[in-house]
Order: sequence, then structure tokens, then C-alpha cells
Amino acid sequence: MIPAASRVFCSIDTTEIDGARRLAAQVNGVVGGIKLGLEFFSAQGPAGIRAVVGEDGPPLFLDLKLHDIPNTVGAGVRAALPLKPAFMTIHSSGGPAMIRAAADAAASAGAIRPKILAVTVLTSLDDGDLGKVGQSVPVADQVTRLALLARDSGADGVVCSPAEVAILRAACGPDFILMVPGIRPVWAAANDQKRIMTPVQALAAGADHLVIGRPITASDDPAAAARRIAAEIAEGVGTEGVGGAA
Ligand SMILES: O=C(O)c1cc(=O)[nH]c(=O)n1[C@@H]1O[C@H](COP(=O)(O)O)[C@@H](O)[C@H]1O
Repeated sequence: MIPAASRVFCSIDTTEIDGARRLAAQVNGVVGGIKLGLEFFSAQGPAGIRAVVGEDGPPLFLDLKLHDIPNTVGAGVRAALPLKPAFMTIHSSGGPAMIRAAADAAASAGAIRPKILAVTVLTSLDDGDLGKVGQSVPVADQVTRLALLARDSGADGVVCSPAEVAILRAACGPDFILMVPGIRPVWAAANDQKRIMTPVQALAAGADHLVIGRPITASDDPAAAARRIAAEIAEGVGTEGVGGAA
């Protein structure tokens, strides 16, 4: 079991080192870790990540969403290992050999290996958007196909929207990690997210971890917003939370 509030990874999407450090300090101890991704990494690189996380900082979810030929993705994961991320992302649609290359590269770090999460269908896409990229299937079917592919190719889990959590929990088993963005407390704006749920709804459906960005980081008081979410989770699902994957 994972304590409920520590199931939240706060997504810090900024190009600024000082802003990222400030946000990380504000939410540290309230959430379970922080997510730094393309925006921050493109601007600040590995040195910037180290500056925010430090040696004893919060657990790091390094969200680079790698998608390339297997050799390049494996090398990309290996190059990130010195940052000791707890989680890294690749795109499941890169195919079985690419996913396996990422998993093998992660395994080379031994006990401190990052868990590899495969992005299924982005939470900003709906059925209409999928049709435009030539995938004329319901989102949930495509997400399930990509999740099973990821599991069978060595990934530790997937990134999926809250709408697919219950389906994937049933299809992929209790130990497959479900990292879930598209989370919006009732008091927060949806922004560009299309397939959304509240933190409590997503955890009750079977999510292991929640990715929450703007409802915390765009708030006037990020620490208070993070505490409010933690309190809602404690109230809604209890302090021990639900689910089981690490
Ligand atoms: O891989 C992700 O984390 C991700 C996948 C996805 O399908 N949708 C999605 O929103 N994300 C990330 O989750 C975060 C969500 O941020 P907010 O919409 O501000 O809560 C962003 O950093 C996105 O990059």
C-alpha cells in the first residue's frame, strides 16, 4: 500500500530553474514526488534537474516521452540513469522492440532502476482526434491495446487517462502501474485536458499515482492547493489509499 497523498506527483512545467525549485520546495512533503518533463529539460537539461531535485530531494518522475528507434531510446534511457529517476516515460506506440530496449536499459541500473512507463493515448486526445491520425477505434480500445503491448514488452506500467483506469486495471492485472494525468479537483479548470476525473475518482477507479500540474502550480498558493488535494484524497479514500502497485 502507498500512503494516499504520496500517490500524487506534482508536474512542474516551466523553463525556469528558480520557479521550479520554489515549486518543488512548496510541495515537498505534501506530494509523493515531482515530475519534470520536456519543457524544463529542453531549457535546463540534466544540470537543471539536479538543481531542482538535489541528492535528497523528492522522488523524480522524468517525463521525456521517448519515441524513436530502439537503439536511440535505449541510449536515451541509459543516459538519464545518473539522474536516478524513479519513473521515466516512453511512447507505447514506438512498438515492442523499442519498449524492450527502454526496459533493458533501465534494468542496467540494478536496484535503483527507473520504472518505465509507456504513454498510451494522450489525455488531450479524444475519439475525434484519434480519427484524424488514422486510428478509427474508440480511445479506450486503443489504450488497452497499447497497455497490453507495453506490459508484454517489459514496461512497468503505463500513463493513461482516468477514464481508462478501471479497464486497464482489469486487463493488465494488479501489479501493473497506472500513472494517471488528466486529474482535476472540482474547483480547478480543465485547461486543455479532455478525459478528466477528480483525484478521489481516479484513485477509487484503481490508479496507483496521479499526475497533477496546473491545479497546484498555477494556484496563487501552490502549497495550499497541494494540501487541499491531499486532504480531499484522505477524506475520499483514506490515508492508506487504494490499489497496490508500487
Ligand atoms: O506523460 C504524462 O505525464 C502525460 C500524459 C498524458 O497523456 N497527458 C498529460 O497531461 N501528461 C502530463 O501530465 C501533466 C498534466 O499537467 P496538468 O494538466 O497541468 O495537470 C503534464 O505535464 C503533461 O505533460
